[in-house]
Amino acid sequence: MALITLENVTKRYPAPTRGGVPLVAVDDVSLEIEQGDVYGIIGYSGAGKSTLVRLVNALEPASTGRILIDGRDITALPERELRKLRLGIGMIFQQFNLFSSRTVRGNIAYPLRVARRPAREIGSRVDDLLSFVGLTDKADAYPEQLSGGQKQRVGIARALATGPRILLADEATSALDPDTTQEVLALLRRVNEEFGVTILVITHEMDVIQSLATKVAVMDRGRVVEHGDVFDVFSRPREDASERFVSTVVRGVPSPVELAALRERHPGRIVTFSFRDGTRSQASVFVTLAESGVGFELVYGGINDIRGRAFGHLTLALTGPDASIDAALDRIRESTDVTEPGRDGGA
Ligand SMILES: Nc1ncnc2c1ncn2[C@@H]1O[C@H](COP(=O)(O)OP(=O)(O)OP(=O)(O)O)[C@@H](O)[C@H]1O
Repeated sequence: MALITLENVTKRYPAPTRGGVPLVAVDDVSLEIEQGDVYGIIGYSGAGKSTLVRLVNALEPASTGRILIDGRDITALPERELRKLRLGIGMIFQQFNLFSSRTVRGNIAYPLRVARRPAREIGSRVDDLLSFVGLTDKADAYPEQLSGGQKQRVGIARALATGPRILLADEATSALDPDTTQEVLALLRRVNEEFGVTILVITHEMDVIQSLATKVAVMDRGRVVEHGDVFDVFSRPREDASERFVSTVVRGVPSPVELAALRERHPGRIVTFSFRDGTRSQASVFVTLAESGVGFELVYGGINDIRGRAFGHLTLALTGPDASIDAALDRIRESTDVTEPGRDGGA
């Protein structure tokens, strides 16, 4: 059984003007998030990601559909039960949302005080969390004395204080520079691996998904247009919205404009070879070309790695007699995707 299940969940907001149409922020979304997943939800601003998180956290009710946590329908729970449920769900935010008047220790202790845990337990729990996030020496500092990355580490420690099974991260690294982003992502990976916490990562940054998530759902105008294993979505996006995101981190197939520029600079035929693990290796493509007497030069593309699984597109300029190139491409096509724009009906 999935830890979090969304069944045909829709969230409508009243029309902004009288007589207008209601705004559908989340539109008939169905998803299953398994225990231990790091599940990314990606989409441009306004796609409905934050609304989805508020529904999972039961901060707002869904208009229709069901949300099950551990098989229990949370859309039907009374407020008192919802408060209990939220103790099992931690949350971190883009702007950290720390209490500026409390020290680091005070911020981390806050949810434990609200949950009325004994003082001694609070003290040792906070010490453990400070050590886990590497901020023991900052225990008595105030948020304004911390860097952005340190603030988010306090946010993570605070979110973990009550021992939640689920952590919701809403644009948690969007306010951080690239190095600090990587530090925070590494910490989130440890939260998942060492504590087994299931993490839902909301972001508009594809590289966050690439380095942290195992599964991803792509949202566009309230709908989930594609979801699945990160490797599958990255290496073979099926929808336009997914493709646009993937192209922000993966240098794939040249656009028509790039292709025209490549043709100007390079003699010969421009051909793209697409690799995915399990398909023929790059080396054998190069060997086949060389054996066929075809000259080649790498002019565009690259190979990407997602947790040890490689995929990518290499565009080569091939020179030599057409018959030799055709014979080589026929052999390569038996095991590798080959596209030759202009000859394959492409651009
Ligand atoms: N409380 C609300 N009342 C009315 N409309 C809302 C409310 N919250 C969100 N919306 C609308 O719902 C749509 C989805 O917003 P949401 O914030 O979930 O998107 P998002 O993908 O998280 O975008 P961002 O990354 O900019 O936060 C938007 O059109 C937004 O204006």
